Amino acid sequence: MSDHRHYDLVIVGAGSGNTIVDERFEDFRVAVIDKGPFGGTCLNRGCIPSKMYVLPADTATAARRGEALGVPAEVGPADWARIRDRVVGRVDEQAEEGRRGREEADHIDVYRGTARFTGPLELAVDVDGEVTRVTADQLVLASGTRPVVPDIPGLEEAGYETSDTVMRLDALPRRLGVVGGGYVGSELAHVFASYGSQVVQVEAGEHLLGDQDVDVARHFTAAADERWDVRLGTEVTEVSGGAGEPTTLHLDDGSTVEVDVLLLAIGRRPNSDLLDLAHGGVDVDDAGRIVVDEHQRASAAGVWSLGDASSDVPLKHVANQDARVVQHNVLRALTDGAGDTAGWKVSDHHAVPQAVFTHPQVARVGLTEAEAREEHGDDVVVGRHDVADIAYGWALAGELDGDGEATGFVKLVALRSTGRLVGAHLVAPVASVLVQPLVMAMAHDLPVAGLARSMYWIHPALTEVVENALVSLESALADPDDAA
Ligand SMILES: Cc1cc2nc3c(=O)[nH]c(=O)nc-3n(C[C@H](O)[C@H](O)[C@H](O)COP(=O)(O)OP(=O)(O)OC[C@H]3O[C@@H](n4cnc5c(N)ncnc54)[C@H](O)[C@@H]3O)c2cc1C
Ligand SMILES: NC(=O)c1ccc[n+]([C@@H]2O[C@H](COP(=O)([O-])OP(=O)(O)OC[C@H]3O[C@@H](n4cnc5c(N)ncnc54)[C@H](O)[C@@H]3O)[C@@H](O)[C@H]2O)c1
Repeated sequence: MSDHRHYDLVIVGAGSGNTIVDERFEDFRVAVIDKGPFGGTCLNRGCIPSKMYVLPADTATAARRGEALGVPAEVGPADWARIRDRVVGRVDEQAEEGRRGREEADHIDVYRGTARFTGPLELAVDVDGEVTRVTADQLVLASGTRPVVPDIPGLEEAGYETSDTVMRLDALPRRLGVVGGGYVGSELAHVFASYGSQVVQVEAGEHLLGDQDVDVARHFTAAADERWDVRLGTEVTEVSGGAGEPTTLHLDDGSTVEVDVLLLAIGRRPNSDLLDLAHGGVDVDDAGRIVVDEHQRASAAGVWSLGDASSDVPLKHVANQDARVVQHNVLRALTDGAGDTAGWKVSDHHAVPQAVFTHPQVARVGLTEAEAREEHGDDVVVGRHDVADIAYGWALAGELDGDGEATGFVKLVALRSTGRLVGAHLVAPVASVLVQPLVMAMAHDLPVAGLARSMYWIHPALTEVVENALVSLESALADPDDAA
C-alpha cells in the first residue's frame, strides 16, 4: 500500500451515504469512497432514470387509448435515442455535479475506487491499482446492492442486460425477453412494450408482482397480459445464440422464445461480499445484509450502515431516512463520544409505502390481507372500492377493453380490535399518489372510524376511491357479522 490517511468519518457508497455530509461536518475530515458514479443506484441506474423512461411510456399508452375515447392517435415506435439521451444526459450531469461538489470541499477527500476491510475501522481503497490505507474514527457502510445473475447454461456466452445496462442500449430492441416479474421486470416491460418492443416476460411465480396483495397481483398480471406476452410459473433452463445474433430462451415448459435483447430482473443482492467485512468485525445476516441496531450501528464499534446494504426494505425513501438517522447519530458520536445514546435517533421502518410505476400503477403500505390474517386471524377486516364505481371512474372506463373492473381498486385491511389500518393496496391510475393519505393514517395511528368524513374529498376526483374504500372499511368494522 502506498499511503495511509486517517479521517474522522469515512463513507463507503455515494448513494444515500453521500447525503450525510452537510455543513455540520465542516470541522471534520471526511472521505467518500465509491467505485461508481456519484448518486448510486437510484440516480444512475434505478429510480430516477427508470421513472424518466416511464413518463414517455405512459404518454404513449395514453395516446393509444385515445381510440377508445374517440380521439384516434397514431403512435409509432418510440425515438429511443432521443429518450435515452434526455435521461442519460440529465442523470450523468447530476452525478458529475455531485462528485465535483464534494471534491471542491477542502475537508472532503473523494476516492473513486473500491474499498475493503483490512482490520477494524481500517480499509484498503483501490483506485486504478493504487491502494491507500484508510482509517476512520467513524465508518459508514452505504454500499447498496447489485442485480442477481442466475447460473443458466449459455447465458454468459449469449450476453444479457440488467437494469444497470438496459437503460443505455444503443437501439430499441424489436423483441425483448424479460426474466423476472417483480418491480424492475414489470416497470421495464411496461416501458419497452409502450415504446413498441415485442415483450415476453418470464416469471417463476404464479403472478407478476407476487409480493403484492394477491388481488392486486392478479389484477396487474391480467392487465399486463393484455399488453405483452406473460409466461407464469416458468423458468429459463438454457440460453443459446446471442453474441450479436438473436438469443433463444429455452423454457422449462419445453417452449422456446427468440429475442433480440435479454433483460435479467430476478432480484438484487447486497454488495457486502465486496467489502471483506469479517476483517472489520462486521456481521451480516443470511441474505448478506449488514446487521444493524435501532441506531443503525453495525456489530463493530464505530461502524454504521444504511439503505439497501442493511435494510430488508430496499427503497430509496428508506435509504434516505436511514441516512438522516446515521447523520444525526454519527455527529453525536463525533462530538460527544459513542457512550451515551440519549438523544440519538432511532430508525422507524413502520408504514413504509412503495409503488410500482407500471400501467396501471400499483401502490402499497403495510400488510397484505394474507399477511394480516396469518398474524391476526379473524381480527382482520377488509374494505374495498372499485375505481369504476366513482364518478371519475366513468371517465376512465374503457381503459382496458371496456372492462370497468379493470380500471382498478383500493383495498384496505384493518383490525377489528384496534380499529386501525394495517395495510392498504391500490391498483389504479396514480396509485403512487393516492396512497399517501393512507400512509398518513397508518404513520399517525389514526382510527378508521370517522376518518373518511373528517375532511372533504374533492369531487369528482380520483381520491374519492380512497374515501369510499375508507367508508366501506368503516362499515365493515362496525358490523360484528362482517368477516369480510
Ligand atoms: C431499476 C430500479 C428502479 C428503482 N426504482 C425505485 C423507485 O422507484 N423507488 C424507490 O424507492 N426505489 C427504487 N429503486 C431502489 C433504489 O434505487 C435503492 O433502494 C437505493 O438506490 C438504495 O440506495 P443506497 O444508497 O442504499 O445504495 P446505492 O444507491 O446502491 O449506493 C451504493 C453505492 O456503493 C458503492 N459501492 C458498493 N460497494 C462498494 C465498495 N466496496 N467500494 C466502493 N464503493 C462501493 C456502489 O458503487 C454504489 O454507488 C430502484 C432500483 C432499481 C434497480
Ligand atoms: N418502484 C420501485 O420502488 C422499485 C422499482 C424497481 C426496483 N425496486 C427495488 O429493487 C428491488 C429488486 O427488484 P427486482 O424486480 O429485481 O426483484 P423482485 O424481488 O421485486 O422480483 C424478482 C422476481 O423475479 C422472479 N424470479 C426469481 N428468479 C427467477 C427465475 N430464475 N426465473 C424467473 N423468475 C424469477 C421472482 O419470483 C420475482 O417475482 C425491489 O425489491 C425493490 O426494492 C423498486
